[in-house]
This record gives sequence, structure tokens and C-alpha cells, in this order.
Amino acid sequence: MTTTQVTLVQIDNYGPWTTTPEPRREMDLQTLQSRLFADVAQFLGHRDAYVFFTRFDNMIAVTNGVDGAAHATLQESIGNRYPVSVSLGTAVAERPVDALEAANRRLQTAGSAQDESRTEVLAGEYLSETDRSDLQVAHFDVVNATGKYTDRLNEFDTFINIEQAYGSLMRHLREAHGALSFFVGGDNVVAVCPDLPETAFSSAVEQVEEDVDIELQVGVGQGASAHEAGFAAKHALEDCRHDGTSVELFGAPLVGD
Ligand SMILES: Nc1nc2c(ncn2[C@@H]2O[C@H](COP(=O)(O)OP(=O)(O)OP(=O)(O)O)[C@@H](O)[C@H]2O)c(=O)[nH]1
Repeated sequence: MTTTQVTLVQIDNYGPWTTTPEPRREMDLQTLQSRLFADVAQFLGHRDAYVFFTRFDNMIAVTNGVDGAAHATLQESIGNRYPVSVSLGTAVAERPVDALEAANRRLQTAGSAQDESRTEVLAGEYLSETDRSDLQVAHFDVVNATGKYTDRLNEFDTFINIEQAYGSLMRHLREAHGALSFFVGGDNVVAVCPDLPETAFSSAVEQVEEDVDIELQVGVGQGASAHEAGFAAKHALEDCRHDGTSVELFGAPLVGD
């Protein structure tokens, strides 16, 4: 069994801030959002966690191994350095989507994202050293995206193709397994999954191919932290590239390999 600790990072009262006292320059908002993401990624990355930018005003982090004190430090440091503050809700579950639901609910019950009196909520349950078990991460990539898209189409049409594959994959894994998938750049999608067998990944790849006619390959890893699981997944993806296979499970070679 795998356990995922998910933290929802939500900028407090951000909507009103973006338009008060009048609408702020879009590139200033983009700069703030991407710097905040970079800071959160650096802080959590040093602790072997992952964070995904999702909508930028809300970010989803996978924080197995990061305790409540570290979350408090992150929140304090952002409040000290940015013109906005963040709330952090954390929860633990076997299926990542259930952990996110519970983490999200902690903020939603404390008040609205646009309630100016609901700021810097720090609410959560954190895995203790003793109840930590592994989590599973899958790293998907479009087969030969450079040859099929990047070197042939204009960048916008390439982007449409990649986004279509991402949309199809994220919906399938969410609906079938409660997994959370995130576009991380280029042609790459990282999915945080429950403990899924190899067949679940081959059906996901088939499903996307049927749906949008885009070929994916995926490496799967497990580990005590998002980094450890994700790193194993990257190595498994290298095996796909090397062997021309569409699914590789790190540390669990398929029969006949
Ligand atoms: N975030 C992230 N992006 C990556 C990673 N590896 C590659 N990329 C991105 O994906 C783009 C395409 O690289 P590849 O996936 O290696 O190229 P490809 O043409 O699809 O080749 P194959 O994957 O070998 O089929 C690169 O320009 C990067 O932007 C990774 O591990 N993480």
C-alpha cells in the first residue's frame, strides 16, 4: 500500500489583490506567480517533496516527509517576503485525490479563498516517521515529440497536441484511479498515483492513443518521498527509451525481461 501526503498551497485573497486599487499589470502578476512557485519548489525540493504549479494561485504539493514545523516555516517566510500570504492545508490518504480533497476541505471550512479575514491558515495532518510508507510516481512523456511535433509544427500547434494528450491522460487517471497528473513542461506529465499495477499504465497509454492519437511512454517508481519515487520513475522512463517499451516499472522488471 502507498500513502500520499498532499499539501494545498493557496494564495490568500489573491483575486481582489490583483485588481486593487486597480487592475495590476499582467506581467507583474506573472512574475510574482512564477517567483512564488520557484520559491516553494526550492523550499520543498530541498526536503525531497514535489510541488506543481497547477493554476499558480493554487499549487498542489506532495509532501511525504515534510512535517508541520517545515510547513509553518514556509508559510512565515512567504509572508515576510511577498505582498501576498499563503494558506496551507495538508492531509494524508492512500489515493492522492482523497488526500487533496481532505487538504482542500481544511481551507474551505476555514473560509473562502477570497475572504480577507481568512489568511495564513495552517491546518493539517502529517505522516509521522513511523507511519510513512512509499508513494508511487509515474513520469509520462510523448514518444518522439521532437521529431513528430517540435521540429515540424509551429510551437502553438505543438502545444495544442501536447495539451490534448495531457487533458486525456489527467482525466483518465483521475477518474479510473484517483491519481493526480501534472504537466511539468516540454512533453512531460508527472502523475502521483496510488499503488497501481503495470496494466493500469498500459491501459492509460492505450486510452490516450485511442482518444487523441498521441503515443506516450511511462516510467513508474516508488519511494519514501516524491523525489525518491520520481527519480526511480525517471530511470524507468530511460529504460522505455532504451528498450522501445511503453511502460517500465522500476525495480520490478516484467516477466521475460
Ligand atoms: N520537466 C521535465 N521536462 C523534460 C524532461 N525530459 C525532457 N523534458 C522536456 O521534454 C522535451 C522533449 O524532450 P524528450 O522527451 O527527451 O524528447 P522526445 O523527442 O520526446 O524524445 P523521446 O522522449 O526519447 O521519445 C525537452 O525539450 C524538455 O522540455 C524531464 O525529465 N522533466
